[in-house]
Amino acid sequence: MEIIRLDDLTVRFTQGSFNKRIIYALRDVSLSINENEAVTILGESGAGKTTLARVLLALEKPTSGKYLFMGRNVWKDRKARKLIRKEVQYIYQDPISALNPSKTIGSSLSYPIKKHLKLKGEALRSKIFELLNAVGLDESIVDRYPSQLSGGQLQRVNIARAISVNPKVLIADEPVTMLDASYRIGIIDLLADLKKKMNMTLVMITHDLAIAKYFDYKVGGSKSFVIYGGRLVEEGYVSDIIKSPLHPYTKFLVSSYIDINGNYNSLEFLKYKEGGISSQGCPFNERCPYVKDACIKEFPRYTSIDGRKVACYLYGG
Ligand SMILES: Nc1ncnc2c1ncn2[C@@H]1O[C@H](COP(=O)(O)OP(=O)(O)OP(=O)(O)O)[C@@H](O)[C@H]1O
Repeated sequence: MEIIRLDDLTVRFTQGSFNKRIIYALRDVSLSINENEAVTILGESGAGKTTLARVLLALEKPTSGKYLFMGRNVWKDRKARKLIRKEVQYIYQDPISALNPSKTIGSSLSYPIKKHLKLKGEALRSKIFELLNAVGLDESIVDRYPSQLSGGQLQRVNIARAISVNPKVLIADEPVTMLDASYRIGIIDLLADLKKKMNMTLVMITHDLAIAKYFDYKVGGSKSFVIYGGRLVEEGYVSDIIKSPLHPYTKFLVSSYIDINGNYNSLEFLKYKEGGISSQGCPFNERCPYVKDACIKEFPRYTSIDGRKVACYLYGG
């Protein structure tokens, strides 16, 4: 069953006070995510990934378009927004700044449990210990402060806090990017495990194809939404996207991926030009080796190919 649906959703910002510039952090994005599904949002810095997460958390009101959560129109229904406060939880990229440095771990974990589950006293204490066990942390950590923990331990605390209210959806925004390499696998394994145990929808946001690939393996298959310059350019299963990317941006992403043996597809990679995000037509048109006149004028329509979706004139548009 569908839990999240975006229909032609746009988030527009104005930057600068003298030379005003319009930025489309997201532009006409439509997507659907099912209950208990694992998905990845793939894109480089500035693609609109964090804005998308903020939209899903109902922290960012779209400029236009619709966000439906469990079938309810979020910006026409105050109760839906209240529901989201509990049912959609977020894990930040930076595990340190996500926690109050002056509060013990126990105290940081208490807040959402008291607020949403109304537990106190012994029930609250045992819930905190249950959570610490669930994320693989020792109970003794409860009286420590964030500065006394490693990055990996801190991210586990953040995960414990996010799952404390039994959310339906967990959004992990680059959850391992700021961690030492040795902690990364453990955190992804934990997220995949929790997803299975708690029947959650898990949205993994990443710029790193290697992380998307490992996550996909751990959850046993996941759909990916590739975004560039605020546009959804391709949608499909991660395994298909890596095997045969369709959109030129996805091809670029896959060809830039260096595996553990130092291999990458340098011939494909070299075709791509330097350039920014184009505000007219396809946002990738400045860098695309396959660019045509149409790509500069108008963003193409989506084409379906073998159950996948792509927006590119190479496939019709
Ligand atoms: N509040 C804001 N005001 C103005 N522009 C914004 C605002 N938030 C985001 N943007 C712009 O929208 C675009 C998308 O930003 P977003 O943070 O969503 O990208 P991202 O993919 O998460 O990148 P990163 O990983 O670097 O955070 C960027 O050009 C950014 O500068």
